[in-house]
Amino acid sequence: MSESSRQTRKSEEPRSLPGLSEAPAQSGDPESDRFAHLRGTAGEEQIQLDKQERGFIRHRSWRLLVQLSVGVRRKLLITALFVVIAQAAQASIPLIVAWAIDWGLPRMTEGDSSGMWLPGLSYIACAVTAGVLIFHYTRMTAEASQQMLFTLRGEVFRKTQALSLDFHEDYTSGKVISRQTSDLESLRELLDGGVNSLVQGVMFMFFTAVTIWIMDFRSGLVLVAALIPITVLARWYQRNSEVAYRRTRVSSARMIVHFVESMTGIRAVQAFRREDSRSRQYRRLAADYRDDMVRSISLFGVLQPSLMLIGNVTVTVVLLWGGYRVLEGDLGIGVLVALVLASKRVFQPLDMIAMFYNSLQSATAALEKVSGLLEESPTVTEAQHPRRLPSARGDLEFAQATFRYSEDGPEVLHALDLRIPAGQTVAVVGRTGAGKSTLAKLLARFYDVSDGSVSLDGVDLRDLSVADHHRHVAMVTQEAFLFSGTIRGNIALGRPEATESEIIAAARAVGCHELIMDLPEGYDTDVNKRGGRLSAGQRQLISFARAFLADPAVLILDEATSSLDLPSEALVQQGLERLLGNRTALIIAHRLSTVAIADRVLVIDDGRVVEDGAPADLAAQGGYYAKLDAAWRSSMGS
Ligand SMILES: Nc1ncnc2c1ncn2[C@@H]1O[C@H](COP(=O)(O)OP(=O)(O)OP(=O)(O)O)[C@@H](O)[C@H]1O
Repeated sequence: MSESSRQTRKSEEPRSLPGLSEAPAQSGDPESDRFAHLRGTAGEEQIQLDKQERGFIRHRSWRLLVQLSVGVRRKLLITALFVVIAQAAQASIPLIVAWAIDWGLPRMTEGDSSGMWLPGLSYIACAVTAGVLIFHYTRMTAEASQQMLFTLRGEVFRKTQALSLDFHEDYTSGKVISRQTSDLESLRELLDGGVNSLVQGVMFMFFTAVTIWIMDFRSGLVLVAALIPITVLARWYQRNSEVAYRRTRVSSARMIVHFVESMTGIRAVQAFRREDSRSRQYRRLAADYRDDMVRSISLFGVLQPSLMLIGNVTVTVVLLWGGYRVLEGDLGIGVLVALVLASKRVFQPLDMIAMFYNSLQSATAALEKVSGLLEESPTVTEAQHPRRLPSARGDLEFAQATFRYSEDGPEVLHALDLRIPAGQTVAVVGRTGAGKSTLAKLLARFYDVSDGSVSLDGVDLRDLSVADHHRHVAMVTQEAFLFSGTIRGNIALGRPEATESEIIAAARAVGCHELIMDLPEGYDTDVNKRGGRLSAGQRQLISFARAFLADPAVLILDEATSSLDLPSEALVQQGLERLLGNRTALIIAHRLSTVAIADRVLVIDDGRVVEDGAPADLAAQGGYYAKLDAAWRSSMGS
């Protein structure tokens, strides 16, 4: 592939699917309530569906397919035309054979050579036309189907990135991975080969059946009779395989979820010696998947040979009846040869069609899940007319802020009133589960308050433009996540347009320039490669540099609970102080050293502020903070 075409492809943006993607998870029409349990990803694991539920899900899946076909419909139309012509050409071959035997042979015996070359040339013309067209439509189908998958892949990725945190906490990354990988793979199998073989097969059968009718309508009647058992068989297969394949999509997703969790949590798995039990669980899930697959493939195992049997019986009937009629002088021998040839060929595509049906069932089950995911919509959205805030002082206010994680869940914050003036450093402490992280998540707008408001410089966060919110409020999480790539790239995430010297200045500011320069390739060190691996403290410092570069007015810090060794802690502490500067900061603090640099400490208990004041004042009051302070001091031996 040339560099320029690669460049073009790099910048190619997948088309978004407005119709489906922006469909509200609940719409106002009365239908919506009836199917509320199936909207979005709800009811994804439901295997048995009644007729109306199936109709609802199927409609959603087909709508997605139709939307995906926008942009490639012309190509699909031309492909269909080519398929029709190519199959007509192929199906006419038995007709030419009959013509050659019954018309050409007698002429040749009379010394007329046109009896040979006319059928011969026609035969070659048909074969060449079919060959050339098959070549073209195979390529065009691949282009169209890959384009549709490209759009869908981009859309699934975009949607899962856009969905709010509450969705991801419920849905888990394993399921998203399953949608993006195995489900799209099923769809690929269908679009790549399946549709082609269906249209090709159906057309071939149709034209061959027509030639049989042209040659001898009685043999045509035998074919029609064969359609009866074929239809019964197809109905049986459709009913059973639909459920079977839905089951395989669910068991495949469960297996992938378990795999992803075990891999992302590999440290915890090894620390708690859970390797064997996780492996056993995985084997159980993989066995479920295996059994579900065997069940669905077994259904196919009944379908395919049964179709072949019906086909062979039909050929036998055509041959015996036709032979009898030849003896009676009712049918030409050439026509009989052609009839047997055609009726043998008419069933050949059944094999292909059965396979198509198989991949259709698998892909339909996958499409049900993917279309459900795309139907989800974010709960945290930008206001229709967002307010701009080009620069921010950093005044924060929670006004009667009440919050619950789900509508029917318990209240986690209770009508909280809290003002944090610009430039103040606030340390938040409290028992586990008190609501400290929730406070931070509301400021970062991972969630919106259930009641009351949270505002920045007097602007309700729900009214503030998302871009301005991101610019003014930055969160540094305790996991200090680094993306694969270089250290430079990781710092630059704070402000992608930053220059090299600004990146270095940010690293210097938080005190990690020297440690980066000590790494094998300095700022070019790959954080995931051997030699680029960083300690917890180093990762923290790099995430500080990233936040420094972003230069937000408000910083939210979720301090790591795991203690660092003393030299690292001192370095991180220094880095933190430099990062804070004049910004407003809310720090979920786990270290005395952090609380010591705070202007104010908030003690949260059960979603309420129970102590609020300067660290020294609170330490003197004898409350929760005083005990915490004493415990920290004694643990440090001071
Ligand atoms: N995603 C969630 N869904 C439902 N409930 C949640 C969720 N996250 C937290 N909670 C609940 O909200 C309450 C407050 O949790 P939060 O994480 O804010 O506590 P915290 O003070 O930060 O605790 P810790 O110090 O252990 O991190 C807890 O009762 C917790 O169980």
